Amino acid sequence: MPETEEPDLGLINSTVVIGAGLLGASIGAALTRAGVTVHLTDAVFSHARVAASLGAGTVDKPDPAAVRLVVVATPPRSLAAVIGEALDKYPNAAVTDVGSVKSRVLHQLQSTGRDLSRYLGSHPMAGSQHSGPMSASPDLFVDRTWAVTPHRQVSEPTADRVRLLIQVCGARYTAFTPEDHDRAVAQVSHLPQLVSVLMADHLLGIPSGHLELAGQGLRDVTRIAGSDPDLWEQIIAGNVDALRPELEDVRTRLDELIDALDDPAHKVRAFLQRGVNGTRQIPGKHGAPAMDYAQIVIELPDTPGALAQLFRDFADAGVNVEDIQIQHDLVRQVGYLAVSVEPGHLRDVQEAMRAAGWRLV
Ligand SMILES: NC(=O)c1ccc[n+]([C@@H]2O[C@H](COP(=O)([O-])OP(=O)(O)OC[C@H]3O[C@@H](n4cnc5c(N)ncnc54)[C@H](O)[C@@H]3O)[C@@H](O)[C@H]2O)c1
Ligand SMILES: O=C(O)C(=O)C[C@]1(C(=O)O)C=C[C@@H](O)C=C1
Repeated sequence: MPETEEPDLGLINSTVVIGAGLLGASIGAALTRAGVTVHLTDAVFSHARVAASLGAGTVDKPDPAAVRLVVVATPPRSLAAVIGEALDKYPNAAVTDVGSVKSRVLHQLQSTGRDLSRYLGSHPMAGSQHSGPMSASPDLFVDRTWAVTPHRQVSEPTADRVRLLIQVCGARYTAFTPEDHDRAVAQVSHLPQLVSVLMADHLLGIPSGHLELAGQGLRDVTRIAGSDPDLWEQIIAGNVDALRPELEDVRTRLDELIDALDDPAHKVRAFLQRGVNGTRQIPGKHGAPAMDYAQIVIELPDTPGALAQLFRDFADAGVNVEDIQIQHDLVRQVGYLAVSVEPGHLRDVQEAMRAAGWRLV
């Protein structure tokens, strides 16, 4: 289905979401906003009720025969059983899951001997270090990649409904084999998670006074280490084989880096440049090649409405804000807003903001 065509929401109306946590409630909220009727269920009923109160759907039970799509968003260990039950309970529905690892679940389902033509696994590459419906957002998936992992039995109507789900959530569709998917997420998701954990764990051994000097760099590197250990233990357990060589590679490079300290000008420098090159490999918005944005830093007075005024001034200048970061200066009671813009617009933005009375740092 071309992306520009008006989606036929009837294909996925109604949808059942099983597991109304961060992912399930976010999907429910995105579908509800688009006009799809979403029925939320959860092993902990209060999670479904909270998700419903936040606009992610209803806790009313659907007519099982009328359900067109089921999205399973429960923790990894439960996925195969819950998907299997959903295939049995909703005979006319396509069933997908959003689990972070794909091969193991597929093999578990195949070993039950079920007809899997109505099952297609998927994985939105969007989330957060926070769990549960309270952190959900209908915009969680906008412009993010969402992979499907087809297998031999998937029927076309099933694939169409899952593609429509991804489109309605505003995500970018892509397809991988389950095995390739698992190798890829070991590299781009599971390894970064464990490296972040290693860094955060290291903080437990340093004097607490030193942490007063923690700035944004440390927070950037450790954000995802704050994620739910119960969830991540299950993700890692499902992808050990793909993850082990990645961690071994990091161990080798760590040894090389320690040796490089003998020659900062050449060897450390080479490492640092490889880091820059690595960040350039990460695709930018909409999967396009990454762009190095230019940044301006603006002093923001600690007064009501200052941020809103600043954004109005950006809009008046016709500038697209690509990213923002805020730092607070607790001593001077001001904030510093680092705004990323396309490099070609830098000079114009600087002039427009100065003309509007802002102090550039
Ligand atoms: N958190 C992320 O960043 C992220 C991103 C992409 C995919 N995922 C995947 O999405 C799934 C859900 O993750 P989450 O972050 O939303 O977790 P979460 O803890 O926020 O939500 C999981 C929900 O499932 C419910 N649940 C548990 N077992 C159940 C069962 N047997 N039946 C019905 N409900 C059950 C829990 O009560 C909870 O409300 C996981 O499989 C995870 O791998 C997570
Ligand atoms: O943004 C985050 O907090 C995430 O880590 C989300 C993230 C990832 O990008 O690696 C984590 C695990 C999921 O399976 C998918 C997405």
